[in-house]
Amino acid sequence: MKVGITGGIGAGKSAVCKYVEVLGYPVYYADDRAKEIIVAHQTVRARIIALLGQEAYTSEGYNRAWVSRQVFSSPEKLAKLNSIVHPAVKEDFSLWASAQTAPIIFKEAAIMLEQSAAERNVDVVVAVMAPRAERLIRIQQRDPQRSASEIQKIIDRQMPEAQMTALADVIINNGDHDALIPQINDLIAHLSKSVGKLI
Ligand SMILES: CC(C)(COP(=O)(O)OP(=O)(O)OC[C@H]1O[C@@H](n2cnc3c(N)ncnc32)[C@H](O)[C@@H]1O)[C@@H](O)C(=O)NCCC(=O)NCCS
Ligand SMILES: Nc1ncnc2c1ncn2[C@@H]1O[C@H](COP(=O)(O)OP(=O)(O)OP(=O)(O)O)[C@@H](O)[C@H]1O
Repeated sequence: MKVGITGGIGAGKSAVCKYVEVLGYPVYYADDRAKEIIVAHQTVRARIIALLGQEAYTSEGYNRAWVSRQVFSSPEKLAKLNSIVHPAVKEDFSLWASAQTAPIIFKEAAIMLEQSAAERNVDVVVAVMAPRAERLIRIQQRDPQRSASEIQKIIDRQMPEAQMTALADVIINNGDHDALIPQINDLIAHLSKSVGKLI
């Protein structure tokens, strides 16, 4: 069974996935793999340069901070970047998934509910949610280089929480007072029942 973990910036996708890994389940980190693909995949690289210009890459590799400013201030450019990167990530995930033997595997990605079922290629989508104010504080602590207004801009470019709640199969609440680990344990118990075995 393939389980997608999604959510907005700072909601706690990685926190959930790190715990799932501790339990022994394989996790595919789409955002991280996307950044490797952006550097290594020649066609992807050429198309990003055609879209954004040479500044998208430096001698050190992907010029993420610069690309971030371009795409998070332009919904059109963000959509085009996604249309270049996501088909390559989809292919990469399919290859990775077909090599796994665990009964339940996970895929972490910021963009998932926006995609068609075929594009996302998972059986269940879990959305990790936390209040905006809490996410803002967590990201300011984790990424001190980002200003509050930059973080706000990213949040505004991501799917609204109400839409996420309506579209996801399962919600994990990672707010201040919610216990994350029992919710993940419950999720695994529930999924294990569906696939009929534990790892
Ligand atoms: C958009 C980029 C330049 C932003 O880089 P930056 O260093 O500022 O931020 P970081 O990567 O830490 O992401 C910040 C937040 O935005 C989310 N995010 C990442 N890519 C996207 C995207 N294409 N659309 C919306 N949100 C995104 C992340 O999950 C995180 O919540 C970078 O993430 C990127 O190149 N993304 C393209 C790859 C991609 O589409 N990943 C998403 C899932 S496959
Ligand atoms: N319940 C929690 N209480 C306190 N801090 C938390 C909690 N959950 C996550 N954090 C912290 O908040 C920050 C953001 O969490 P995390 O990186 O898991 O979010 P994310 O959804 O993966 O974010 P991004 O989309 O930016 O990758 C991290 O520094 C993490 O350690």
